[in-house]
This record gives sequence, structure tokens and C-alpha cells, in this order.
Amino acid sequence: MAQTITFSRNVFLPLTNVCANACGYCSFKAPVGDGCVMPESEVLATLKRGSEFGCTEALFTFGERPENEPGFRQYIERAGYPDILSYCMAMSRAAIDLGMLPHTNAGILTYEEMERLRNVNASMGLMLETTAEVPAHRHSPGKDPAVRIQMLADAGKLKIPFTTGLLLGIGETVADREESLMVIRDLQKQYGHIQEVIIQNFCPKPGTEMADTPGATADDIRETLMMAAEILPKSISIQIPPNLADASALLSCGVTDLGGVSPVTIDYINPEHPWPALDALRDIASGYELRERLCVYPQYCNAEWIAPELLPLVQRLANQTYGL
Ligand SMILES: O=c1nc2n(C[C@H](O)[C@H](O)[C@H](O)CO)c3cc(O)ccc3cc-2c(=O)[nH]1
Ligand SMILES: C[C@H]1O[C@@H](n2cnc3c(N)ncnc32)[C@H](O)[C@@H]1O
Ligand code: MET
Ligand code: SF4
Repeated sequence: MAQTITFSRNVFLPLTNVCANACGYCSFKAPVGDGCVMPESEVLATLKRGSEFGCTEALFTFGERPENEPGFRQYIERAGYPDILSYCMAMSRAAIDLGMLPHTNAGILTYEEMERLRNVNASMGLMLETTAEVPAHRHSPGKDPAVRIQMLADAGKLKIPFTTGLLLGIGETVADREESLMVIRDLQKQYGHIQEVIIQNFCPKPGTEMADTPGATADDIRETLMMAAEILPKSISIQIPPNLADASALLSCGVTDLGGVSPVTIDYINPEHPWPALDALRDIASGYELRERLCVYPQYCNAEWIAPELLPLVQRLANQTYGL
């Protein structure tokens, strides 16, 4: 029987580009100013299009702790919300009303913030990136490995189905990658909430500090995937982004998932890399059985992991998608 490769059909909603960190590889971050908060009308229109295209996931990914940036408050208040988390929660409810499951990667959140967001999010994400201290994170207090690991542990305590991952090629060594994977394995042993690990390759962006640093090579990716398959328990899915790497050549290295793919929105973090269309995805996964999944994996589709407000929708979609 052919092995299965999964993906999630999503809409990507970058609620704000404002960010308190300044990672050396990032072209997503933008200064406070007009247009720095995605207007509610645009979020709602995008969600609506997503539901029309059969998307099951609303992916909210945005700058970390934007309120720490001078002047941001004024913009979020003008949009009608006291802070970005309240806006994200309201837009999550709008997604739920349209039949889509919210998944948020807001960077670092406190235990209390995640506890609030959990009421309206089926799953959440935070890339560990790396356990190494790298120059690219010199101006990013939120990328301190201890801070990221603490948040991953808090999410475990809160029983939030979780996505994390490694960013390859940002100054870490092979030993650092191994250590990062072992940290994720240990978190999984303790809490059981890690549903997937993304092995993401850094792609250089013009105008950034790391513009001239070459991206992670296919060999780096392949080697790390094999390490991940060896270190991580089988309960964790291994994801590569099909728009950033040559996915078809990598599938045999233990990859089980192609992540979020959108028929409606671009990848705002890597805008120069368009999503493959569904047909192209089938080509990439040729020889495998390509199957759509939700942002929550089957073993988490129950009241232990999902808040009451979301449970009916999760159960309905899990029935359609997984036959549960
Ligand atoms: O939890 C995360 N999910 C990320 N995802 C989402 C991920 O691919 C899926 O939404 C999850 O697999 C849902 O389970 C992305 C999706 C995109 O379309 C583009 C970029 C990302 C990046 C992340 C990420 O950093 N963290
Ligand atoms: C949301 C996630 O996007 C990733 N990210 C940020 N910048 C880049 C880049 N230039 N190339 C690839 N991935 C990137 C980080 O891993 C972050 O956690
Ligand atoms: N700012 C968050 C992080 O880096 C998520 C989006 S990155 C473009 O973790
Ligand atoms: S990668 Fe995320 S945390 Fe880093 S600067 Fe970009 S938006 Fe901010």
C-alpha cells in the first residue's frame, strides 16, 4: 500500500507585520504605520473566500508582541480592538462561524494568553527555530531558546495540539539541529501535544541582514529529515513546505506532511515562493497517497484537547475528513 502524505487546505491571515523582534532573515516585519494592521473587512472577505474554496484552516500568523512597538496601540485601537490577541480571537470566532478551524502562530504568548486563545483555536504553532544562540537572533528577545522552550511546555500543560519546527541555515550547526530535535522529543514525552514538526529551510531575502547568506541546501534538509525521523517518536508528523524545498525529492526521507497549502492566499513570509496548485501537489506526491487533513490531527479531535466552543465543528470536520 502506498504511504500517505497529508496537507491542510488553509487561508493565511497576517493580522499585523509589526513585530518586537528583528530576525536577521525576516522580510515579513514592517514598521508601525498606515496599513500595519490587516483591516477587519479584508480578514472577513479572505475568510469567506477560504470557506468557498473548501479551506478547513484559518492560519493566523503575525509579528510577535506588536504592542511593544511605539505607536502600534493607536492602530489596533483604531481597528476596534484593545490588542492584537483580542483581534485574533474575534477573527478566530469569525472563522469558526464560517466552518474553518483557527490555528495561530503569534510568536511568544504567555500561559494566560494561550489559555484565552485556546477557547477559539483548534491548534497553535511556534517554531523553536533552533536551540543555538545565533547572530540572526541578536535583536530578537523572543527567539531566546529558553523562552521558546518555556512556551512549548506551557502549551503542553494547557493541552493545545501543537506545531513546532526548525529553521535550517540560520547559523546553527548539525549538532545544534540534533539538540533541537531532542528538546522537541523530550517535550513530546512529557506532554504529548506535538502533532507535527516543520523542517523549514531558510530562504534569503533581499534587503535583510542575511541577504547574502546562502539558504539551506538540499543536503542539509535531507540530513535533518533523516535525523528527525530517527529522533522523533512516530506520533509526530514531519512536515516540509512544498513551496520552499524540492519536496518530491525529499519525501523518501521520512516526510509525512506538506503543511498548509492555500488556494486563496500567498505565503506572506516567503511571498516569492507561490503555493503549488492542488494538481502540482499531486505530482509532488506521486507514488504516495495524498490526503487532506485538518490542522488538528485525528488523535486530538476530542474534548481532552479541544475547547467546548470548537468541539462541535471539530467533530463534524473530523467525521468528514478522517471518518471519525
Ligand atoms: O505553526 C506553524 N504553522 C505554520 N504554517 C502552518 C502549517 O503549514 C499548517 O497550518 C499547520 O500544519 C497546521 O496544522 C505555515 C503555513 C503556511 O502556509 C506558511 C507558513 C507557515 C509557517 C508556520 C509556522 O511557522 N508555524
Ligand atoms: C513563521 C516562521 O517563518 C519562518 N521564516 C521567517 N523568515 C524566513 C525565511 N527568510 N525563510 C524561511 N523561513 C522563514 C520562521 O521559522 C518563523 O518562525
Ligand atoms: N513572528 C512569529 C515568529 O517568528 C510568527 C511569524 S514569523 C513571520 O515566531
Ligand atoms: S521571523 Fe517572526 S519574530 Fe522574527 S522578525 Fe519576522 S515576524 Fe518577527
